[in-house]
Amino acid sequence: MTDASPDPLAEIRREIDRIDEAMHLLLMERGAVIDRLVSVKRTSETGSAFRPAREADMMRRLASRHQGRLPLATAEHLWRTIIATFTHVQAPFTLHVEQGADALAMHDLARFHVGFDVPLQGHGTASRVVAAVAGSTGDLGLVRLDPAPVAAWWETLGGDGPQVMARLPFFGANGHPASAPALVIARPLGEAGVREITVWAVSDDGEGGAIDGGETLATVVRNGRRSRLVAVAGGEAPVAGAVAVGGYASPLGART
Ligand SMILES: O=C(O)C(=O)C[C@]1(C(=O)O)C=C[C@@H](O)C=C1
Repeated sequence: MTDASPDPLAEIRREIDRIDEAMHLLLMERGAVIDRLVSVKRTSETGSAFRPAREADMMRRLASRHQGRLPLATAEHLWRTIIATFTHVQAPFTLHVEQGADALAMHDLARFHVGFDVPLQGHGTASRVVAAVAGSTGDLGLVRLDPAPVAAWWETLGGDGPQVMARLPFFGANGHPASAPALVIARPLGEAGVREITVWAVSDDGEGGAIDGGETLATVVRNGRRSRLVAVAGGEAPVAGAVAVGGYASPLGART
């Protein structure tokens, strides 16, 4: 190579530097826009800046435009971190994480979605996660979706108390780096919630079979009573007496 010939490696690195700088400048610009958003958004009404319907919409658009060498899960993780960090900037919160079984997988799931600016607090049971969210102003909870848990932790959800707000992972679980199935719990968020899928607490004597068109997420049978957590598309109660305990945006690639 003579002095006059361009160095292709240096050329490519200059291009990478240009892109990195543009991305960094855009992220800082995003932070300034969030400052403006804070003044028009009435976060103080619920104490939480978490907007699950908006996030589902953003994640769907991210997935639909994604292509190329960068794995989709990496792009998802980057944006989840950005969004969770800006959620925390608007209204600080703690993420309460069930860490009984699969503690490492739950920790991975939590960090994948909120990065490192949001503090985590571990709890031994799902019921404790729900209680921590109930006793907070705007904290969130992450509960493992165990089909046969030790307690029907969902029985205290609904009404003015904590509710199911999202289901994770949002992108198809196959091969996902943080694939522990889980539900996000929050206190009511008004119009910010999304119920493409409604989650119901169904209690009966255990005689009936599966609920038509529903996905049974968890079941506990105790003292002749069966308590089920059932997810159903739409908003219609699957059986008489079912109690709505939240809902979520249909995960991409989900069967429901
Ligand atoms: O759109 C909002 O309401 C925001 O607060 C912004 C933002 C984001 O950073 O994009 C942050 C938190 C919400 O959960 C959704 C989106």
